[in-house]
Amino acid sequence: MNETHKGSGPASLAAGVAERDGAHLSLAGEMSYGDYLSLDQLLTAQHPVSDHHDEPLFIIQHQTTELWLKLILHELKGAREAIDADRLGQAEKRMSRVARIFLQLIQAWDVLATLTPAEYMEFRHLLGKSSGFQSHQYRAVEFILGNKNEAMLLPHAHRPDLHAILDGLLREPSLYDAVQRLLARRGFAVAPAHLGRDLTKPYAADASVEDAWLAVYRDVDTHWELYHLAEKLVDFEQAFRNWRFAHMTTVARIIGFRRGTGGTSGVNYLESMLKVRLFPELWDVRTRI
Ligand code: HEM
Ligand SMILES: N[C@@H](CC(=O)c1ccccc1NC=O)C(=O)O
Repeated sequence: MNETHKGSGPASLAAGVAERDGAHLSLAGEMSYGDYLSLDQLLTAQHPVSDHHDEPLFIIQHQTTELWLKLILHELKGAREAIDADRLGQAEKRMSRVARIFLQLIQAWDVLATLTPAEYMEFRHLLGKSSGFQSHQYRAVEFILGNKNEAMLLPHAHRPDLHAILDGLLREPSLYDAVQRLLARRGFAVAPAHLGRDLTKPYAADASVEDAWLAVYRDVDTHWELYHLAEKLVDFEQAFRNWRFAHMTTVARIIGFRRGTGGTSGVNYLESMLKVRLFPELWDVRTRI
């Protein structure tokens, strides 16, 4: 037994049990937990600009959200790919995962809400012009969902690598465009002009798409797969919108109605973003079902 495991107490007892149970205790030359997860990089990537006790909370809250946004992007691209390939079950599974991630991120705002205005104001001035407004992953999520806005590329002009990624997504069909192409493949009369519209512009609701959804909802037995997919999209949009709402209320609680460090009006800007509807026809059609 290793020297450190000798003695009494809970630590030595646990080590003894693990050893008897066959735990690998010597990992020289092997891939360990920390190696696999690149923990050296991950756990040394927190660089507070103050020595305020609460700044690590602020940093880790953002970093964990960015990690989840990375997975969200991966899943949304996977869902779009699955729709293009008519693998709707797989697309729905991926959309469900993304909706669950957002439900978890909504809970996470409660952790940040333990940061009081008095605490935040002690280091807010050190954040300069930096703001979540410049989150390229958040913008990528919006673009892949169809909420395109070319102006949102401007904050990334000084980073050609990120600019190119966002510019690519701006020009590509969104996940909802993929759904409309699917509707057309399944025989619904989606207007050709709508299918051929300028993909770089914000999505605008179209009557032919709403009519297609109406046909799906009026005969769910015939269109079971599309009906199921539509409900997954609505689940997802509701979770995403609730995340944005929780951001807005958390921000109001912490900074009141100050301007944002990103230069916007702050809470008023975030409130106006709540009006964004990603899949508008799926909401409008509900009045007619
Ligand atoms: C004390 C905590 C927070 C405050 C006071 C705050 C405040 C704000 C404000 C005022 C804006 C508007 C843009 C601006 O002018 O700055 C904004 C945008 C944004 N924030 Fe936060 N935020 C906080 C935490 C977070 C966290 C934890 C995230 C997660 C990554 C986040 C992500 C974003 C995103 C993505 C936007 C852009 C939203 C859009 O353009 O629709 N924020 N935030
Ligand atoms: N926009 C925030 C600052 C902020 O929250 C922030 C600053 C740096 C990095 C991420 C941030 N989070 C979200 O905007 C503010 O106006 O206080």
